[in-house]
Amino acid sequence: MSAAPHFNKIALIGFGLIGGSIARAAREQGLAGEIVTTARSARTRARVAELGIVDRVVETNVEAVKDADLVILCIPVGACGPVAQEIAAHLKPGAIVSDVGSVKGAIVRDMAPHLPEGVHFVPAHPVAGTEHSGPDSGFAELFINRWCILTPPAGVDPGAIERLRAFWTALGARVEIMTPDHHDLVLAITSHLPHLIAYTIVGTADELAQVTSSEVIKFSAGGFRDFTRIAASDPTMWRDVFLANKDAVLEMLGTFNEDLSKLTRAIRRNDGEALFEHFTRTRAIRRGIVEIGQDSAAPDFGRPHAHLGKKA
Ligand SMILES: NC(=O)C1=CN([C@@H]2O[C@H](COP(=O)(O)OP(=O)(O)OC[C@H]3O[C@@H](n4cnc5c(N)ncnc54)[C@H](O)[C@@H]3O)[C@@H](O)[C@H]2O)C=CC1
Ligand SMILES: O=C(O)C(=O)Cc1ccc(O)cc1
Repeated sequence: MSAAPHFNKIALIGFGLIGGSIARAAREQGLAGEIVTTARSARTRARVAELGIVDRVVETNVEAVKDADLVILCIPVGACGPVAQEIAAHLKPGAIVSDVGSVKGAIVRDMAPHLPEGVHFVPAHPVAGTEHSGPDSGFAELFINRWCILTPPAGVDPGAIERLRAFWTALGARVEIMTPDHHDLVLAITSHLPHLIAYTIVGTADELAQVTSSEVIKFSAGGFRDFTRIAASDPTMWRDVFLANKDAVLEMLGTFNEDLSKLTRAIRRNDGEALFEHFTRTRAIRRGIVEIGQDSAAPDFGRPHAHLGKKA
């Protein structure tokens, strides 16, 4: 494993769940001489300054990236293209420019054309998070034992990729490299579709509750309760994810709808055998995930997010 890297200046564009977690972890691990972040509103800047995690919080993205060796965009996917355009002329030659967006193809298409020769563009996606957002939601342990996927475009300096890999490794993550398109297909089924299903089912239950004046929320135990957590995720972030990963999500939705139809038919036909077989197969999949230690969103750190580490 490569040694922990050191950057003279890290610039974080956006200080929400992910930016705030990177700042906390990078500071704890001593990965930066200086960490500078942006926050758009005066209120958030005041709160970030009060938290005391970063060295400076500034108003403009241009000011933040000046002389930075590592620039990470920690903002909604749809904002990355315009911000890349805004900062392009102010980036230090040799700087590594990265992001944390949940979609990668659109990020590469939106950001790459703006970035000048001489900066190293290495997109990244830490596959770790919660339903919370904003400057208070981050925590240093978020990335421990979670994957971080890098999707460097062809021709990017291998040294820059290795430096970013070492950065994420130092934050506790396991790093894997893949193409943006492969990333988007895999994440469409493992992350994006589950969020869409949660948004759907919570909305459906709410409508039903209103129409029937029934106690859906009161009796929301077990499965439904888990869906409400996911469906509480940030609306701006998820709007951008579905618009940016439209093709892969629609492809996975097509397959999902076919499989849902098969289960619907099995119920209608009282086909207990088909239902039992299907549930047995999915139970084995879950048990396989648990065995290889991929079951929890984060270990139990005894903090407000501890529920994420709960074992089944
Ligand atoms: N929330 C999660 O669980 C995860 C999120 N991601 C990705 O991380 C990125 C950030 O998400 P979070 O930290 O959760 O969001 P957040 O809502 O907690 O923070 C986003 C920050 O970006 C700022 N921002 C929004 N538009 C901006 C713009 N045009 N210019 C400058 N700043 C802007 C907001 O003011 C806020 O401070 C997203 O791209 C998301 O897809 C990746 C992994 C997990
Ligand atoms: O809160 C949860 O369960 C998540 O799934 C968090 C999450 C959201 C978006 C990502 O791109 C990665 C992880």
